Amino acid sequence: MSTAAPSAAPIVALTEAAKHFGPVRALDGVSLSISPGDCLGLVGHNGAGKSTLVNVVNGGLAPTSGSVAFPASGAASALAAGVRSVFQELSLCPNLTVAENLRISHSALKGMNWRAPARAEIRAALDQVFPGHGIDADAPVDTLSIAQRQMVEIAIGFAPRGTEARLVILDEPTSSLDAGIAEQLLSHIKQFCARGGAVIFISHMLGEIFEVATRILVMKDGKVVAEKPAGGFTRQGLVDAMGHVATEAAAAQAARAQGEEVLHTPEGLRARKGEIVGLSGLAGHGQAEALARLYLGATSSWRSPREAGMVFVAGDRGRDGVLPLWSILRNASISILPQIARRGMVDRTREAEITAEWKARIGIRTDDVTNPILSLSGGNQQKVLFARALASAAPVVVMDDPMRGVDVGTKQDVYAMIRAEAARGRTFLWYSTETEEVCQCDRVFVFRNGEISAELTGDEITEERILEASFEMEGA
Ligand SMILES: Nc1ncnc2c1ncn2[C@@H]1O[C@H](COP(=O)(O)OP(=O)(O)OP(=O)(O)O)[C@@H](O)[C@H]1O
Repeated sequence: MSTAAPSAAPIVALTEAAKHFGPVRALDGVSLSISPGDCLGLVGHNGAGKSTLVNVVNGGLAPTSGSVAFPASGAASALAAGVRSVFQELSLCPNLTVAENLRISHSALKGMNWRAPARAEIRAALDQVFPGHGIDADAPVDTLSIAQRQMVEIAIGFAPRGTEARLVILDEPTSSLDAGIAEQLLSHIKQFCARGGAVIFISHMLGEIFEVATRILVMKDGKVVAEKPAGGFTRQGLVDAMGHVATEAAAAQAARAQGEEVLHTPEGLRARKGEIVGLSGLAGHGQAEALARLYLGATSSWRSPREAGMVFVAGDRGRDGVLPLWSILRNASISILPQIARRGMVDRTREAEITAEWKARIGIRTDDVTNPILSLSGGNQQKVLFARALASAAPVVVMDDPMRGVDVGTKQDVYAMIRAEAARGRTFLWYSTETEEVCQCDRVFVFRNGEISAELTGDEITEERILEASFEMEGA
């Protein structure tokens, strides 16, 4: 697939690179080289060390031992060697426009007249990666949907910015994109690598890894446990190498007894007790806003009862979920404080017991829950948000694309947990950009242009029907 010469010097070469955070061996002696034309698929469970590896490659972290070199360019730094990173935690400045965000990472744009070239460059990059994107270069970033923000970050990663991108590292790049936009990105990556660029592609979506990667590297506990050309792995082999026992998503729609209607919004969303209700459609068509309206409407009264009737699992954890200055324990337990308080005093022993129970149930990888939440990997932070919601007694759980960054094994565990909780009478409203997840639901509302374009139940919930409803109003 590559047109690059096979003998080309590696863009980056790691030799026995290690990174320790106190006693945690986040990276434990990894040797690796990436050459022009390579698309390296990087997989591993949450906390396996993938983000640490890429931060060592891009110069964000200095290795505790071992070395990082850039033989192809002879450059001393990752930046000078043309290494670019698109992070899992979206890192744009929300109060600046799309073009202004490009300017921040484009030091060659100097002087008074930088705006016009900045606009032109980000437009060209967006057009190249996501044809038909519809994003205005002058739009403030906080007016964009999470999918659009992810698209802008990716486009900035590939934009020339005065030099040439030689290696682009994409950490969970499609986690907020719907299937059509994700496909545009995968096709761009293939073209970029065919022209002699290289990509490190981190994803928990194994289908994408198989579609785009020329080589796959599996990490576990800070080490590389398997590395082969992509064709050398089967899906099951990959899951096994990561150290998961794959459980089938079968019986996803096992019959659940459903009770009375517990909510019915003016726009037509409705759900019964014990029902798992999906919100689907192309990203950015009003699903997240519908959930936010529902949640804020149910929880914003100043006379709100002691026990919350509804809890929320954020997908944009940096903006809507994680309390960054607090510990893992406090982040998880905040939803159960009313349950465990006596005469206004929190029972700290009970708080620690409940948090420990959820840490074990949902597999939060930490030795000490009093550590800061930001010491956890992205996927493990997401698990804390699940624990926060599921540990509460709220009968309705609202989830805004909540599986971003969660590894394949844990996803199956969380699906099972959601089904078990629904069987006990809890109601779930679940917006997801992944069809596999939407197909776990009992009833699905498909959104198009901010409105419900279809309501599907039982056997009607198929990828074809969802796509049909996502597009059908276009031709009208
Ligand atoms: N700044 C830090 N301080 C302490 N521990 C850290 C820090 N950064 C990472 N770690 C730990 O290093 C380990 C590897 O984390 P890393 O973020 O590299 O995992 P990951 O494979 O990228 O996970 P995910 O799929 O969830 O993003 C984890 O145990 C994490 O808790």
